[in-house]
Amino acid sequence: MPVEEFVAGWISGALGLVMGYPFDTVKVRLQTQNAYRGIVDCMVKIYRHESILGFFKGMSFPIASIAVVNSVLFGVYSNTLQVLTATSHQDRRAQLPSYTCIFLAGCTGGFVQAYALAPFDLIKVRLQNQTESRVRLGSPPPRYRGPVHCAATILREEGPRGLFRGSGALMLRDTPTLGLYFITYEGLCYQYTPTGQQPSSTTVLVAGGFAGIASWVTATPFDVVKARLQMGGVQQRAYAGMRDCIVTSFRREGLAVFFRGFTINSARAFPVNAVTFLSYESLLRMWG
Ligand SMILES: CN(C)C(=N)NCCC[C@H](N)C(=O)O
Repeated sequence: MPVEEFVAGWISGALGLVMGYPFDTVKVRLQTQNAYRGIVDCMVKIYRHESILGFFKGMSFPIASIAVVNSVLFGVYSNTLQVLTATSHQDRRAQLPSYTCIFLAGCTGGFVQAYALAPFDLIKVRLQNQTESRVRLGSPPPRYRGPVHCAATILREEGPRGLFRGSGALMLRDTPTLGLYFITYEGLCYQYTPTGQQPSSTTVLVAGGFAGIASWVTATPFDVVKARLQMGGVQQRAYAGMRDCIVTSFRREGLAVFFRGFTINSARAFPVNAVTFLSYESLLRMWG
């Protein structure tokens, strides 16, 4: 089993995460709170009320957990493809495996990753949604004092299953969209690389960026449902389940609710995934 692909997945994921985190915070707020009129209003309010630190709330935990999450995604994807096609990462550059195999391997990576990601993502979303200012004296203390306190509080108040709130929606978000993610990436690299050569850095950047956009554009509806289920019972009413969340959100806010955060999700997706794939490919090349 090629271990380098797990390590490269971890490092590249961490670089992408730091880069896209402020956009991710704005997206989560837009999807779960009705206090903002749009992206700019949300950014201005976060900055005014919570300072620049407000954009980075809850980031330490995802940085630590990205080691597990991204290495699972890239490792499972690559190893599944190896099983399906009996080729290594290098062989696959010379001859692109079928799109069906790439899609299946991407879906498998997405499915496994969703369950590794679920508790970390829940804690991230809960911390990102805390609007209390850390810098202003006298402002009310936040419900969660940090990631460990957040995890312990959820365990105590909601039980171990509480840590997996929204994991069904997360799985539905990530399974097909990660199939699409890898098809877009591999397809564009293959298309714009002369036969027998490695894709150039520009090709990797552009293919990674478009893979991010394609996957996040399609992931947004379940991303909204997931975030709302994760916040259920904390800032808004608790939903009875995924169906209840979809029906209630639709009745109250119309179809547009499932596209909340769409613009910022897509804008964030390009640079984050361009950097993720460029560092992933560069590390694998460096390790030969
Ligand atoms: C649509 N989905 C769920 C994805 N494309 N997931 C892969 C994650 C890539 C990167 N860390 C990011 O946050 O964009």
